[in-house]
Amino acid sequence: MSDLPTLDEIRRAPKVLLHDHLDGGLRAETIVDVARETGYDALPTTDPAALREWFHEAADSGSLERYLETFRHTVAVMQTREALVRVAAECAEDLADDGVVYAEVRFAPEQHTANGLSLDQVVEAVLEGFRIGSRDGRIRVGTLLTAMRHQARSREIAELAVRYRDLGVVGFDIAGAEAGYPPTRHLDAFEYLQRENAHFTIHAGEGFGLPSIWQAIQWCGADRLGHGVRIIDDIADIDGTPKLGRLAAYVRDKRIPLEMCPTSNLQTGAAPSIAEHPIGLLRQLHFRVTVNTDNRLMSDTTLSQEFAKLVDAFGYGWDDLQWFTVNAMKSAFIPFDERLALINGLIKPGFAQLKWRVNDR
Ligand SMILES: O=c1[nH]cnc2c1ncn2[C@H]1C[C@H](O)[C@@H](CO)O1
Ligand SMILES: [Zn+2]
Repeated sequence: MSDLPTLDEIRRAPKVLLHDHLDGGLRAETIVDVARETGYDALPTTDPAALREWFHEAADSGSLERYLETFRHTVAVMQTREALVRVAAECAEDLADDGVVYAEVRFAPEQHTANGLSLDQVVEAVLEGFRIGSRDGRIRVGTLLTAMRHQARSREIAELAVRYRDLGVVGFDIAGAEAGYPPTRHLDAFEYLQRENAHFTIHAGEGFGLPSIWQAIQWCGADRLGHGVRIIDDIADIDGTPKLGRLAAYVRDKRIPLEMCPTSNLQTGAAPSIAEHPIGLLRQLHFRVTVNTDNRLMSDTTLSQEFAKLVDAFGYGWDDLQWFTVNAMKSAFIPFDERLALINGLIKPGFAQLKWRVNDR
């Protein structure tokens, strides 16, 4: 009998999620409802099950650029205060149902002003939704504000993040197509955030390689890397022994968190399969790896399912899953004492109980 964690058991573990897009995790039923209510008539289908399948297939394109095209529809139904509150509340509920106890969820406010909402109104609606969805106390949600890297509004969005820092916004990010849009394009925003003692992560090393990671860390000062999978390009195999280049060594030495999203990486072509995903080697080499969902709708996944796939591919046990989880909690953007309280008060006891129960079965 195998004693590896099962999907059902993993669901009951207190998990931490640092990289999840609000506009990549809508319920298909909600998309259909809101499209009907707001007169959006460009959905590929209005049958929720078929729509769920459509997103998964369309995102399974092998290219980040084509993967991102699917967001046209989710963003289109997130243009009113009611829709934003609903989507954010359901996001918090869905994550809590999956056993996530702390999540940082991101979205790009600039994409939600097409019907006349101001950036502040957009942020307030999402914060209200997270408050509603987490009021039963099962989950705590921190919000990250994303600026789109092909646009030129990053400074404005960074200022928005600082303005709402005491009201639920815990950090900043840039996302969107990576090739052709280096992080240094937004240096002004990152320097502003550093002067404000604010936290930020940067999507880097997903659709483009080492130069993007290098810029994100050494020019922009990123606290964490979104994906960062291509750091593997700076690790050579010398007769079966991994040899780290200077950038990879820096990332590991400085304990820079990698927000890895295995299924998403298969869909965009950033990794060939779960078994060959760099997370296996990076975990062995003790990089500060975390496991994430990226876009639950597009990847048809949950955090528990991401863990279950890794258990299946790498034979991870409870200690590994706890290690990923504690890594994530240590790397969160909320204050240190609050992170520690969650690790000692919730995560460690939760995993201990599961290990104990499983040993007893
Ligand atoms: O994995 C990703 N890489 C780059 N950009 C992404 C990824 N997933 C989602 N996005 C984009 C599309 C969304 O509209 C935006 C804000 O959440 O972020
Ligand atoms: Zn992402």
